Amino acid sequence: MEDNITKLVEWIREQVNGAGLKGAIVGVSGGIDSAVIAHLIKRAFPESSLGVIMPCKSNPKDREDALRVVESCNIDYHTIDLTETHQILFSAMESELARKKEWNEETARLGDANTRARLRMTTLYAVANNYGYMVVGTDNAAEWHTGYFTKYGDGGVDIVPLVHFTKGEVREMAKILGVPDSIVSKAPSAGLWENQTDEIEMGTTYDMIDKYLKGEEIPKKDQEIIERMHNRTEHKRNIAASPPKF
Ligand SMILES: Nc1ncnc2c1ncn2[C@@H]1O[C@H](COP(=O)(O)OP(=O)(O)OC[C@H]2O[C@@H]([n+]3cccc(C(=O)O)c3)[C@H](O)[C@@H]2O)[C@@H](O)[C@H]1O
Ligand SMILES: Nc1ncnc2c1ncn2[C@@H]1O[C@H](COP(=O)(O)OP(=O)(O)OP(=O)(O)O)[C@@H](O)[C@H]1O
Ligand SMILES: [Mg+2]
Repeated sequence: MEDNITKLVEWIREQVNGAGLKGAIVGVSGGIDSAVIAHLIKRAFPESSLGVIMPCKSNPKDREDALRVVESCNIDYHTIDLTETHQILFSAMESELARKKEWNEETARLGDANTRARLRMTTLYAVANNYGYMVVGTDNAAEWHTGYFTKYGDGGVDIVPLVHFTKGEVREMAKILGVPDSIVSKAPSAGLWENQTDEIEMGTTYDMIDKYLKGEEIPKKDQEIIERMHNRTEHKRNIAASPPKF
């Protein structure tokens, strides 16, 4: 894994330099994937890397975790609260659709959640533009394969360094990089609604997806969920550049 970390840091440096940009930026949620990317970009660009913490109706605990992450790698950071922006945008949309009796309460939660991810993307690109930095994505192999991300939200990035690494490998990498244990061991969550965890929403676990990706046998029910998610989300991939498989 040490070797993979070195290769990834080098790959990120090449991508940024090759694009004629000055450094790299990532949204830091307090979760493990963005923690690993924050550490990697800090290694690649010690003087020109940036984390952005963007609460959006988020649990305050996430912000504390995000601060732990930026401290653990000593990366520069900004905090930009998007709660009010989201409220204004979403309620304008809701009131117009409701006025025409076309507001769909059942799909609203996902629309609300995806809007948070897209506001974060918009913010990251605006900040990246200010510094001349590249926007680095955090998707791992399990999320990439299942399409478990918001198109043009957290999926709207310039490079996706972790797409060949399973969630288990990301955990291994995190420990080596010095990501705090509390971040490594907490349940993966998109933080898109209260008490959301990825595994409850997906109906399968990262361990199952990791096994599937490694070609190991898993229960038929889990296999069906993974294959259904994969097939439905083909349109979300092939957007961002990815590194070769090491
Ligand atoms: N076949 C097709 N060809 C081209 N485009 C197609 C399409 N099918 C849908 N679409 C388009 O894609 C849209 C649906 O995709 P999208 O907007 O992404 O939305 P969708 O896949 O429905 O939802 C995003 C999922 O990712 C999860 N997520 C999001 C963000 C972060 C994380 C995390 O782990 O942190 C997880 C979230 O909880 C949810 O389960 C449709 O509204 C439509 O516009
Ligand atoms: N509050 C936030 N502030 C900044 N960026 C965020 C925030 N919430 C989500 N993001 C961005 O969206 C990405 C996708 O979220 P996701 O939950 O998949 O990753 P994670 O939180 O880093 O790890 P985990 O999957 O273990 O929760 C994050 O990695 C991060 O870049
Ligand atoms: Mg998360």
